[in-house]
Amino acid sequence: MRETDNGDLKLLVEGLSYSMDRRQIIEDIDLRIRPGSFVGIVGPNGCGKSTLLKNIYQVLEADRGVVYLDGHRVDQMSNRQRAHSMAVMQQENNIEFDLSVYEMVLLGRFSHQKVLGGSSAEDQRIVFKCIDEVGLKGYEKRHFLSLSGGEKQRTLIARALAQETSFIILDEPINHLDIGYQYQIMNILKRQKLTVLSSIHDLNIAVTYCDQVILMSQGHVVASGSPEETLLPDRIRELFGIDCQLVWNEKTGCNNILYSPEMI
Ligand SMILES: Nc1ncnc2c1ncn2[C@@H]1O[C@H](COP(=O)(O)OP(=O)(O)OP(=O)(O)O)[C@@H](O)[C@H]1O
Repeated sequence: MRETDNGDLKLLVEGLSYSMDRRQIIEDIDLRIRPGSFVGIVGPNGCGKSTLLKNIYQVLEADRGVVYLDGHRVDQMSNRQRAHSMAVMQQENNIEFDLSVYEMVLLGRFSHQKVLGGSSAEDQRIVFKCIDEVGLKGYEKRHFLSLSGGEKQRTLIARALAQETSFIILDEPINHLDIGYQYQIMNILKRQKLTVLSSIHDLNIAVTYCDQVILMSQGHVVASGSPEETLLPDRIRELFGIDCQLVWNEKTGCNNILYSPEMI
């Protein structure tokens, strides 16, 4: 039974607010995300992107507001139901136990395994496929803690993909990756035909991959729409304090943002 009438939306966020130490971090956030869309959350450092995502995947408990996924309240799902419906790739800088790359990615299969059944041949096939997909074939036995920042990040992306959900949340998925892998990982995510909600710092990545951009400033959504509607030079100057122009890139069929910082 649906719990909201907006069954045609993948994700619906209504009136989400969160404060910490009496400081309002995000306030009255509404989001409407269609199935299969690639959505980027963009905004200056500290504007609340991670906090919003954490409230959506329920690692933080909102003061007010409701999050619906496929019409169902996310806060009323069991951990297993949630793991079946959304994969989350967050920044993990404090992992203390040292698993291999294979074991890390296998964790993504947890919600598919029987309670005492262990991993199946199908789980193993999917784990190898996802490791291959992020360019880490041959790294299966390497210890996670011995990997470079970019290799760790790709392992975490493989783990999220191995969950095989139709919705994936990524918190700065490419901040450690070199330029080649940044675009490669974005291509991989785009190919999956999932609904993707990701914080993104690189505006050119947002322009190239996003169907919808959510612009945030000081804990509020200030614009939401296509990259052409949202990532305009005036707004970029207002939010990030940098001049820029849009230059058409014939090869990708979208604009590139060309920055003109004040040179000292
Ligand atoms: N545990 C915490 N204690 C106190 N303040 C916090 C905590 N976590 C986040 N904040 C504050 O909340 C605000 C929003 O942080 P958040 O990490 O959501 O921003 P962000 O947009 O993801 O930033 P960035 O682009 O720098 O990653 C910031 O001012 C931050 O300092």
